[in-house]
Amino acid sequence: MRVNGLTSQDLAALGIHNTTEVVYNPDYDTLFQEETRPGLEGYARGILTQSGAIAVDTGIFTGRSPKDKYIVRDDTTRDTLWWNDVGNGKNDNQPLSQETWQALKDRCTQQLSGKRLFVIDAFCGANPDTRLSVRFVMEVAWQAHFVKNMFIRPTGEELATFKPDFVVMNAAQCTNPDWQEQGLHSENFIAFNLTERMQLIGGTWYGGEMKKGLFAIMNYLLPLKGIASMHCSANVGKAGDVAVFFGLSGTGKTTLSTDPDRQLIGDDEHGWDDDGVFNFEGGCYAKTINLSEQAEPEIYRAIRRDALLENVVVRADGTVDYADASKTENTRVSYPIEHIENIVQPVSKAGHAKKVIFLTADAFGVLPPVSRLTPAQTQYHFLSGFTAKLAGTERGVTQPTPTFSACFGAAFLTLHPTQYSDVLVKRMEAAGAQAYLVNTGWNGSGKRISLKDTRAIINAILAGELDDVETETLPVFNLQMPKTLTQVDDAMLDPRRSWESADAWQQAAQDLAQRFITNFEKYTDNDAGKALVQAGPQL
Ligand SMILES: Nc1ncnc2c1ncn2[C@@H]1O[C@H](COP(=O)(O)OP(=O)(O)O)[C@@H](O)[C@H]1O
Ligand SMILES: C=C(OP(=O)(O)O)C(=O)O
Ligand SMILES: [Mn+2]
Repeated sequence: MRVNGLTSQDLAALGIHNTTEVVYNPDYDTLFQEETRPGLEGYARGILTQSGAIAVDTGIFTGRSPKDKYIVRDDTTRDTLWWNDVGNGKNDNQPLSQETWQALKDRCTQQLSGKRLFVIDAFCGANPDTRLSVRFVMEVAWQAHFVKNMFIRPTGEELATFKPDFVVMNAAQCTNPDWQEQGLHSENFIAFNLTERMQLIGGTWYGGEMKKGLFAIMNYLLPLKGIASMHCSANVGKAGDVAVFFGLSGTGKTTLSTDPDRQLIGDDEHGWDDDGVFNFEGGCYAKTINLSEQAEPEIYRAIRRDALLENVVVRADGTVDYADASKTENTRVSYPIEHIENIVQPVSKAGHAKKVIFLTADAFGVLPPVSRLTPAQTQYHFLSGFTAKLAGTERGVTQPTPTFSACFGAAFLTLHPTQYSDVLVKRMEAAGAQAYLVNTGWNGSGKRISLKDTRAIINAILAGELDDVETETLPVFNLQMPKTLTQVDDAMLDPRRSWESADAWQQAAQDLAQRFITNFEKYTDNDAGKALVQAGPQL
């Protein structure tokens, strides 16, 4: 029997039986009806807001839960994956046994059996030769909406021949009572199996686990083929000049890449192959805390019908109070990329990147708003990935927390960090790309650097101003800071001037330098790593 383009054998093959109905690849209007259907309760319910966008609450999980993430350790992954219990780098890749995997899978298929289900088939990756065809199976309409927004929507023709090579079973409504005997962290789970090519989700409703989950899979598959896989946003100027913006959550990838003067390629996850930079996704996932039309007009206006708001506070008249962080600091909206006016069409890809920008949100106020990196500093800072985890994006993080997140996305790396830097360096060298370090965090007076100033700095980088300007060397870190830039106040370019005294900066700088040095020790067990030490801060 064929149910709306999907056979019940397709689901039975996954272990999901007695499906009462399949809503297969619903269009946006159907999703709208489904998520606002009378009778929906709790976190399944969507409410219509004045802009036409639907707002949902994602439950106790309003951010990712890295401690509940596991990957099956088997012949496929044993020798290739970056495990958290092998070697000397801490990470989030906790091994899972085949036996526990099977138990979790049984739990998910049991949860999903006998139900009315939503199935979304979509692509991860803009290039047909390297993309993943992903099938998402779930019970909750807005979760189907989320993945439809975030992944690449196939054409009718592509759907007709769609063969999934990865399956996500989202059983968010069930938890795992056996977690203690199984040696797991909690009753919630996000589990991956690279042999079966499957992700299982239980307990957390947060859609970001599907988005960032597939990113982790791309991070495994692409570098092994010599393709860079990057936690970055990307855009392209009128002259075809491509820029990529690396950064951990909340550092400004989405905000800064959404630029009316440049075509957006994507806001979060990209590959870089022989042809250039390409998006993995078909949508954007913007933070909405304190969002204003004046400061971020493109994002503000993207919030309309078909966009999906998460954990925002909706007033009685249907307007949204973006300043209200009472549910979480990590309020979000997902929208299809077409909601941004200036994008690369029809495929989210462009040429090789010439400018590589590392966004760091320095909570200490030590790093300059912008500096130009040497090739060795580029590698050093990419591997270090110093930034702050901002409130809300991970469970338990409630204030800016300094962290070293390798490749500015350690939580999503499935291979050792040097595998990403090796590929990036090769791609950058071949393209003649230059890297810059931009602090979108705080200065020495405890104030966050303004979005206006950061935008002016980014404009200066993209205009090539940083490449000819006279620079000054910041001691301890040996970073080359521009002395002047058009559109920004010269005084703000030197972080020491924002502190009450040069001594106070010096002390904070030495403390941060020591953290860099200690963190980098894990890379110094070989000559290549040892050689990079001199590119880092010196005490
Ligand atoms: N100087 C700044 N640079 C970039 N973003 C800033 C700055 N100051 C405040 N912000 C705010 O920080 C947030 C950055 O979030 P976002 O661009 O979504 O990050 P990411 O995409 O890297 O997760 C936005 O809410 C933005 O308004
Ligand atoms: C969705 C996330 O990413 P970002 O904030 O980088 O867009 C996340 O970290 O869960
Ligand atoms: Mn983002």
